[in-house]
Amino acid sequence: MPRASGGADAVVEAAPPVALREVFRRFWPYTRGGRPWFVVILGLVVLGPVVDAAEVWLFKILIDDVLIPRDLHLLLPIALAYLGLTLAAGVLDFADDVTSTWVGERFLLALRSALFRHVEGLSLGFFERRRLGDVLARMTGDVDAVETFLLSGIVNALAQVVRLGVFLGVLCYLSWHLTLLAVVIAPMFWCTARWFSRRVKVVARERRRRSGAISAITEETLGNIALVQAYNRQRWEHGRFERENLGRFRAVMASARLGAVYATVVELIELLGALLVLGLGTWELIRGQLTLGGLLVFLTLLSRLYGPLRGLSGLSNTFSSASASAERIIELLDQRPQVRQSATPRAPGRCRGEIAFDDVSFRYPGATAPALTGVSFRVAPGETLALVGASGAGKTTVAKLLLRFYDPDDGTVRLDGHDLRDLGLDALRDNVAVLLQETVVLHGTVRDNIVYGRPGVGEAEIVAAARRADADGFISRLPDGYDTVVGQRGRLLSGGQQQRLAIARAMVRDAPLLVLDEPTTGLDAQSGRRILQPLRRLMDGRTTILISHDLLTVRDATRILLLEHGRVTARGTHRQLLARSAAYARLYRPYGAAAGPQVGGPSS
Ligand SMILES: Nc1ncnc2c1ncn2[C@@H]1O[C@H](COP(=O)(O)OP(=O)(O)OP(=O)(O)O)[C@@H](O)[C@H]1O
Repeated sequence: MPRASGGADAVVEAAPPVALREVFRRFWPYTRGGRPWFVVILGLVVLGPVVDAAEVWLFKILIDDVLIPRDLHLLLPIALAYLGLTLAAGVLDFADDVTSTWVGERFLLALRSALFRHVEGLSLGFFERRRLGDVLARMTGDVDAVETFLLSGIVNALAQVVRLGVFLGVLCYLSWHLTLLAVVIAPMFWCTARWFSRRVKVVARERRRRSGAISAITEETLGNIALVQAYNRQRWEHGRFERENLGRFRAVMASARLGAVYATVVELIELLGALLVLGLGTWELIRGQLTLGGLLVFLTLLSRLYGPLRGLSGLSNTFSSASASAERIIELLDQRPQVRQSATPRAPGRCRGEIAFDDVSFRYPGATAPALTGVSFRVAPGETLALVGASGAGKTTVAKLLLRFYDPDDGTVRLDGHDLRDLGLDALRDNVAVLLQETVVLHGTVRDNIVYGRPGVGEAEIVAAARRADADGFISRLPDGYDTVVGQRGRLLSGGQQQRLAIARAMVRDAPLLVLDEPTTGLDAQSGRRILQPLRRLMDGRTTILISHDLLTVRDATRILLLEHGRVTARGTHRQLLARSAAYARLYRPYGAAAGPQVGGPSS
């Protein structure tokens, strides 16, 4: 049998176990929309077995009053009654199917939406540590599996209990001591089910964990397919995939074996019960205490009684297997954003754009060394502050703190004098436009990509922004202009075109604060120069934090801050720094102290 949880080298860790009662408590609120329908389902659940029992009773009448006395006058009414009951059963089945599906799907609708909203609101730190593929698997496969809890779970349990009650009642009416004999085997059902459900849970957990790992590896490999193919890592990636795939296969097989053995054991127990009843029933028939029709009906009802009995015991297997998925979802739901909104967040509207870092220190969760130590600076509205320094010096971390992807461990980040922790996250981010190191172009049309900056913006503004971003030219040459679909991550555009599209998006956002993280990285010198003009237009009148290695952009800054190992070691204008800071001069010396406008800087 597969092991329950992945070791330290597992692609995806197993979620912590959760008690069954806790699982119900956590998921019950998502049934809110469908709860009134539980009454309807309950009604259908009661009527179903009544119709069933009536059908079996008709069978008794057929044997005792038609077949044995060879009297045909009751045949027609019995046939009509059969027809009516079959129709009634059909209608009940239909109503039951539709209502149950509706309630189940409503539950899934609510849970999936809530989970999406929750995960979307988690801090960047969560996504930097988690494997995206596994999160996807939880939001799709695991959510589906957990529905079993509430529908196949509660409704099924109810249906089985009602069935059991109805059939037991009829059986007792026919012969109470035969019934007593028939149910002595019930505890055997429970014990078997308990034994199996524990094992089912172990394999179900393993199966879900492996499914998460398969999604994770697929997402990572296909998302980086150019790298994988360029470095000929297909075989290695396939090996990794195959290990998880095989792990899942073994878990599924273990689960199938358990299921098959369980079914056989249950059948044996049923047979034991039926044989006991048959023995005693035949004796009662001989003594004239039971009619032949009565005995046959008793045996038929008995086989139907064992159905719910088996169903009820088997439910623990269903629950165990679904709870493996539930645990993975609960683990996601229990993640709290590291960045918390204040209880009474301020929403100051459009800010002037004054930024202040006061003695800010920060260490990434789990990291050994701090990323920033005692960083202080001020940027007045409309100014541009350039952050320079070697790779890993902490420049991007400054931008992440400003966007409040993380909160500082010490010190304060302020916007217009407000501590960022007092502002609503929406209010803060509404004031910022970002251009990231890795340009993000979404799958969709050119227009969709620009409008993403400010939903609802008019056509004239879109075109104006594209013009100012120098993007209008290439957009109009695209086959469908603004309606051209640019492919996932903008793969159908060149790096420079993607960057100009991103500038247009930042233009329509029209935010007073701008964060530019290496806007010219990845572009050749010519493409880099081409976006300088649009960048300057974008920066005009906005407070800008510019992270760059590119001297061309850095020289535009009002002030430059040199970061080394998370500390500010020098500050001033380009000329002042060249004169004052050996480290700054070293950064740009290879390109000449008086670097001309054609010069690009060192790359990270
Ligand atoms: N999510 C993270 N978790 C842990 N450590 C991190 C994380 N992100 C960055 N770091 C570490 O923090 C330090 C500062 O990183 P940062 O990204 O701010 O550097 P940078 O100056 O922007 O570098 P580059 O110029 O290469 O982009 C580095 O030592 C880096 O390894």
